[in-house]
Amino acid sequence: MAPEPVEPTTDLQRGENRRIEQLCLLLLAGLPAMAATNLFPGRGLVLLMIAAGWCLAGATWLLSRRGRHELAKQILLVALFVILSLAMWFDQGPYNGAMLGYAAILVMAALLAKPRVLLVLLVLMVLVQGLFNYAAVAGWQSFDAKPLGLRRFVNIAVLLGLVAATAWLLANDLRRALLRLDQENQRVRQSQASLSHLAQHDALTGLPNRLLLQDRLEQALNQARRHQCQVALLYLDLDNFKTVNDSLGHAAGDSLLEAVARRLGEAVREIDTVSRQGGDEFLIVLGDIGGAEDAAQVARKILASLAQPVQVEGVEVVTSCSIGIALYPQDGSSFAELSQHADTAMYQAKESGRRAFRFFDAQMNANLLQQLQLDAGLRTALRQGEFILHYQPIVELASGRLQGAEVLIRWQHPEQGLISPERFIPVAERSGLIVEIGEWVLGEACRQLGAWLQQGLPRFVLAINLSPVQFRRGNLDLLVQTALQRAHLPAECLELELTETVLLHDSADFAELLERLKGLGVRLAIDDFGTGYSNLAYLQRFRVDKLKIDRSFVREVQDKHSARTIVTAIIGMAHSLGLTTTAEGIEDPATAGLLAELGCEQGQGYLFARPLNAADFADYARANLGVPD
Ligand SMILES: Nc1nc2c(ncn2[C@@H]2O[C@@H]3COP(=O)(O)O[C@H]4[C@@H](O)[C@H](n5cnc6c(=O)[nH]c(N)nc65)O[C@@H]4COP(=O)(O)O[C@H]3[C@H]2O)c(=O)[nH]1
Repeated sequence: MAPEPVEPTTDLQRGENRRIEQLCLLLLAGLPAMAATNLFPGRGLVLLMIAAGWCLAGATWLLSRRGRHELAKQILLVALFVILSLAMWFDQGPYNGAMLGYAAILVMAALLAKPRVLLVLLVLMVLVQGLFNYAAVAGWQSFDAKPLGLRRFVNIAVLLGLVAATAWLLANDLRRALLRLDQENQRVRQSQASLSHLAQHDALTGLPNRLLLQDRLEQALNQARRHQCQVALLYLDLDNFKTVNDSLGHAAGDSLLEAVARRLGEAVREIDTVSRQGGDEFLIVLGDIGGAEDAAQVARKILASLAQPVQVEGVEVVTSCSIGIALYPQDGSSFAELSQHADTAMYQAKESGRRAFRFFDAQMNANLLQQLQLDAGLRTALRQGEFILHYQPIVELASGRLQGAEVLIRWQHPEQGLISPERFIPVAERSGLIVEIGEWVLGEACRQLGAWLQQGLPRFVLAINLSPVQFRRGNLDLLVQTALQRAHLPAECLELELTETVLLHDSADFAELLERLKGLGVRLAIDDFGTGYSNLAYLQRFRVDKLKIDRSFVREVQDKHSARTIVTAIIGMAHSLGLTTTAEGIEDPATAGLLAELGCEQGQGYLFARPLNAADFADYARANLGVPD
């Protein structure tokens, strides 16, 4: 069975196949013209060969139409060669005009057929010509050129026409293929250029990305090494990007980033590189600078430029950023070192209150390392039970009678001894571990109070410090409820101390959480009152029970008029809102007396007792409340 014709797959192949058919048609038209010039006696053989050629051209055309292109090509080329060779053998040999056809066959084979077909045809042609010469020398056949005349002219003209048409068609194909190739090349070059742009630039802002920046920084460093100058790497992070993104949406966030990118570009020189690292972080390379002051000047310029309001989706947004700066050579000599140090400095700028810039110094690294070690240590401490609770009595100022205790955590470190919460709570807040630590504090404090009640101590209130991070989890009410249930305690035994900043999270979720906590029956107190925003609106909005007057005011209440005015105002305000007050950090009887006079109900401080461990606190409570051992 004949194999299924194979469909052409490429434009080039399709073009070649069309040419084969066109060549067949040319032969079908040209050969009758040649036959016409041979219509006289004695030309029977020539006419026969022309007729054979014509039939073959027709058959080849049919084959090609049916999809057998390769076979058609080979038959056409070989048949033409055979016909022309026979024509020459019987008529004039190499003097026959058919010799021109050889050239045409070779051109066709070179352009249309496989290389081996071209080679075979060439070898055959040489052999045939050799044979003619041998035949002439050996006397087998004599080849004489016929006199010139009209017939010869027509034959030559037809042959030349065929050769020219073939060459023209094929050369045209070649030209078109070259043109297409050129266009294709241009397209490839363009897509390569846009691919490499994409690979090196940020899609949103069009700024160089980290990869390109790294390259530029390395170039700047090489130049600085040659010219003995400095390079600065600035790490910039927007301060309020998340707020804009969350409140105005991602499109607004994107517009803000684009506007920031434009302003950063305007704030630096042409030779500097501004890049976006992703999110709201940008890196800037300042090459060839004289020293730190040059970098500081650029940082100031950037801070001032970003302080100008930006129009985002029709809303005026004011943004700011924190910048960390690392310098070559003093802070590092590679991208990795400089970017890490600039990042560390940026965090220091953020810690210092944002909208600021900081230069890296080695101490920052030491602090960072210490914090990382502390963070790892805290996890171990939680696993191995190294935390303990101390309890500081809270007394009624008028009578000195114990009313409750503030629960204060300590870390009983196996090597470093007792570590203050002021050292590790901020680290735990940053890492999020405060959530687990806070849960442990709640459970342990309730367990301890339950144990004291069982030992015969009268019921009193435990005040527990809560971190803002714990509120963000949203399940605080469940944790409180579980801790109370496990220790069989009524909710009135617990007072939760929040900071003012917690209350500024004025979201619906937060308000619901506070309501659920109030619903349980626990009391809410505001710790360190007076140091934060002291906004009366939130005191009314959230049902708070108590204000704890910060010890910075208590310390100065006797000597400083301003402190006394503030304390008086806080107490007055609390009373008018139906809240009670506790003064923190009372260290002497005179202060305690004055605070009682001003109307403060409760006090806590070294005057009454330092924070005590569980056993010492139980002794203190028994003595204070007159409970026998
Ligand atoms: N100079 C002076 N200081 C006094 C006096 N009376 C009490 N203090 C100290 O004042 C701090 C009162 O705790 P705070 O303001 O809530 O401040 C606490 C609180 O914010 C935080 N903290 C302590 N325990 C926890 C906890 O379990 N969870 C959370 N989230 N934070 C805690 O650590 C802070 C520091 O705790 P402490 O080092 O125990 O420091 C305690 C206490 O030892 C006094 O008369 N004079």
